[in-house]
Amino acid sequence: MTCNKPQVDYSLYLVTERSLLPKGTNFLEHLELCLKGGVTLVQLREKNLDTRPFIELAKQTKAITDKYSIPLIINDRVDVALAVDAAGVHVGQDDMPLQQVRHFIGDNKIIGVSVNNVQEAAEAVNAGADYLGIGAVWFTSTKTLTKKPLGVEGVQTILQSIEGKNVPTVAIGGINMQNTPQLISKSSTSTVHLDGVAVVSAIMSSTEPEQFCKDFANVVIQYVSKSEKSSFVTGGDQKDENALIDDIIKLVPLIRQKGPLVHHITNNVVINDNANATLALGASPIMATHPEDVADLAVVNGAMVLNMGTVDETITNAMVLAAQENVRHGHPVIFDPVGAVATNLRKKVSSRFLKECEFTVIKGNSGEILGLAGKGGQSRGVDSIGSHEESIAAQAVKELALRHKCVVGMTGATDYVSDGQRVIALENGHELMASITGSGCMATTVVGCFSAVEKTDFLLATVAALTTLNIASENAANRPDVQGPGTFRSALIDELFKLSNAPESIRNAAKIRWLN
Ligand SMILES: Nc1ncnc2c1ncn2[C@@H]1O[C@H](COP(=O)(O)OP(=O)(O)OP(=O)(O)O)[C@@H](O)[C@H]1O
Ligand SMILES: Cc1ncsc1CCO
Repeated sequence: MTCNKPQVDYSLYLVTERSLLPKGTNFLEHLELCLKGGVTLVQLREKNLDTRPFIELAKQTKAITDKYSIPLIINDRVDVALAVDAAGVHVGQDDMPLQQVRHFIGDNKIIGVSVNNVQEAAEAVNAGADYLGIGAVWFTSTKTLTKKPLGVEGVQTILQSIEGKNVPTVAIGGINMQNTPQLISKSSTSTVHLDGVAVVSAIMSSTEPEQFCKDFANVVIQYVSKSEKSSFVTGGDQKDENALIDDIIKLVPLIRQKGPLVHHITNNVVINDNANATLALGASPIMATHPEDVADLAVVNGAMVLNMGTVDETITNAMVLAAQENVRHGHPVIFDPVGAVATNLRKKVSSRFLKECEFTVIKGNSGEILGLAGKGGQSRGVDSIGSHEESIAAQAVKELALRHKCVVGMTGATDYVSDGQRVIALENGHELMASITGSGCMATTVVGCFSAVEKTDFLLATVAALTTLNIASENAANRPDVQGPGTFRSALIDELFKLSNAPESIRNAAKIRWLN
């Protein structure tokens, strides 16, 4: 028997929800703009329509999807799918069982199944599902969730459980353009990856659907094809140094324009300096450690900064929770493994963090990063000691980034940053930075502020952050009123503020080298 199932591109799958359309918007016109923009598959989801108006709407919808040669899937209703000769049906766990759907619609139609755990995934695959919708990944306003969201890790567990089965997968639930890069790259391994993302509110509520879908499709395609190659890269391509500096200069004022909240759970030596550095850049700090605060803040957060400088069991638990909650909401999580290998307790705590949390950026000094990478870093308490060759530093950041699927920054006289593929050396900074406490912690804060506004290329966010802070340190050290560490410390905040308001001077001051 030959099978004529439509070929489907799952990369940008629109699931409709008409109640989310901007006021005064016509559904069919909105849909057409989405298709022009690059939506690759459409599911018509109507929970409250009677059969006849549902069929009528499905006919009109199909006339438009046909015009763009995009398959139309009907949610739940096999009868409606048959009535309009749709490409297939999508069923949830409480809908008609897959075997019965297959019986009614035949072998030439697509059947998609929603799955929330490994068992549901296995059952759907064994029963012949054509694709799986894995979710909910994050909290979503379009559905009252009865189960805890899966998070990226939960998606990866399901993907791994069906490895080798050759069934396409999309993730669904709370997905937007900002959290898609993290979702696709972090849920992928060398053997499994998502084929696309199913999106509801971000697309349905867009006021410029064509442009929005164009941008969204570009992000998805970039990340899906990267994850197929199984190399973790967070964003852009290698650019020449001038293009990179242009990007940094464009990024700096975005922090003040957007004023994102940057939640810190940091050590008690640097709380005040970190909050002031955040304000100097135009972001909003909140230094909150109570677990009950963590979940509420994760809803509205721009980025989460976690710093294990003054280790404490209660705070460690709150930090793990904060990392997980922020990842569920799609926010970047920046980790400073202060003194990560300096004592047995710190070794245990840092390895717990790396096991239980998904970090977007790990930023430490050379003792911490070389230590975590297994390349012999040495620390005395929170300070790094000893020296290293550039090739070892570059290998350490690259290997650690690949291992944890994130960006890694290692500070020192020269800073090294990698996303697992690209490696960049940064030469700005002043030796007075090593004479004040918490300059490394401040660097992590600054990475948090930049990551809150650059959510697709965290290598760029990290390079921009360290370069900006280090140029501010040079400007502060060169001021005639700066006499030593005390005056330098307050001048540093002033210079960060000045640079944030006049970033153009970064152009001549930046010293950036590509190593890879
Ligand atoms: N000798 C130096 N010359 C220039 N810049 C430096 C020098 N040492 C450190 N820096 C800069 O200072 C910042 C902090 O780096 P460092 O490696 O000292 O952090 P750290 O040891 O984690 O600091 P802390 O533990 O006090 O927070 C980085 O931005 C780095 O580029
Ligand atoms: C001095 C110190 N001790 C624990 S954290 C910290 C701040 C710099 O990391």
